[in-house]
Amino acid sequence: MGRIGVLLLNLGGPDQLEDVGPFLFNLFSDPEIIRLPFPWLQKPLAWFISTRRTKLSQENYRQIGGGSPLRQITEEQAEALEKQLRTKGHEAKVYIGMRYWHPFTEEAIARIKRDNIERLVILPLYPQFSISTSGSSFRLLQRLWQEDPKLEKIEYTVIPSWYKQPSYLQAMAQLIAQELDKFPNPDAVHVFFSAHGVPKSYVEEAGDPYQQEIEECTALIMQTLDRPNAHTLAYQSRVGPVEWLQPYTEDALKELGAQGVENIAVVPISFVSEHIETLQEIDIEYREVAEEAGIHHFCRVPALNTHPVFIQAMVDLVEEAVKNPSLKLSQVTQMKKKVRMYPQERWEWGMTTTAEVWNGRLAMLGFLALVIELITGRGLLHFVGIL
Ligand SMILES: C=CC1=C(C)c2cc3[nH]c(cc4nc(cc5[nH]c(cc1n2)c(C)c5CCC(=O)O)C(CCC(=O)O)=C4C)c(C)c3C=C
Ligand SMILES: [Fe+2]
Ligand SMILES: [Fe+2]
Repeated sequence: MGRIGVLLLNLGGPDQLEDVGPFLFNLFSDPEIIRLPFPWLQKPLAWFISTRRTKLSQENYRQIGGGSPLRQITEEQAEALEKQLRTKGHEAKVYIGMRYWHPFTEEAIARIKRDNIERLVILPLYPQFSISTSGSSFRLLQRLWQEDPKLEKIEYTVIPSWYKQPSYLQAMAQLIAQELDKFPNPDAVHVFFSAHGVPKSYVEEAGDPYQQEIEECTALIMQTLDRPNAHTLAYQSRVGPVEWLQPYTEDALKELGAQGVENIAVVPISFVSEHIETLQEIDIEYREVAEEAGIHHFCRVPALNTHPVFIQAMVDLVEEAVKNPSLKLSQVTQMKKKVRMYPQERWEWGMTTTAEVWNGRLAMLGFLALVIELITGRGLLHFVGIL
């Protein structure tokens, strides 16, 4: 197969509390995270929101030991994947490209160039595609490719999403089964899938296939699990005042409690590593909500991390990608059908995408927030819950 490079894409997380502010600034500077009609407003609003959110976010990171474990886990995954690929006879090198924190995607690309990698597989560590995650990383890569003609020499292929991969489904089912079997009556435990949310407008107006892929993935995992358990899918981690995908995890937990459900196993489904939203949000915040709702036995299925069957899934994905005709970054959005990844570019030649309702709302909110803060000394975003 020759020498291959694998670029693992991930979000990144602050290594220590001092990193939280600049990490949040990078995150909110991304037009795929906050979609604004005016590019010039992006940085001031990112600065404003990140400054105001830092304290709350730091408190959450403090509760999980003062930083995100994402870098370390991703490094372990990369090491395990490289080892496994080499065991199978491939001369492979695995790189990590984070979107908002170290090691940044730009650094990974610089190393890939230095190492004279000629064949590259681009593998996002998100099983399902969203404009806000894999889409954002692909967009960045596309820009890097446009800016540097030398990158044209690299024969690359992109894996847009891989939630149907059989070994991945097996690994998820194994982890769930292990957790269920800790209960005295495993079949009576409610399997609660908690996916990371996105604003509803991403799906309904920008055509993000995320919700559909999450729903399909949940059904496939339940099919692979092959047990009679009841299950629910809900969405967590809402940020800001707009409507996100529903039902919200918090509401779904309360409803199950009201129905008399006492045993649940929560499955984080949009992400393959432990991170703040599993360790803090699910393990601490949602556990409390569940207990108050009368769900007395609450357990959480661990994230895949370096589960050997998951590493095998990645090996299979890489081998298939190398064998198949290459998929280019520009083809991904076409494949995902009507995904409107780049609304800002459209706005440059006239505000035609009127459907981006919440962008307008957010832009107005940004302005309003600045004015209100100047007058009252308290931010509007504080009142609407973004901070
Ligand atoms: C598939 C997973 C994720 C989706 C979809 C996603 C969308 C999304 N996220 C925000 C806002 C924030 N995300 C933050 C951290 C964060 N988000 C994900 C995953 C997805 N985000 C991860 C893995 C992490 C990093 C976790 C870590 O361990 O550090 C944060 C910062 C944390 C906090 O302050 O709560 C924010 C803010 C939006 C707005 C969005 C969709 C538009
Ligand atoms: Fe997020
Ligand atoms: Fe989040």
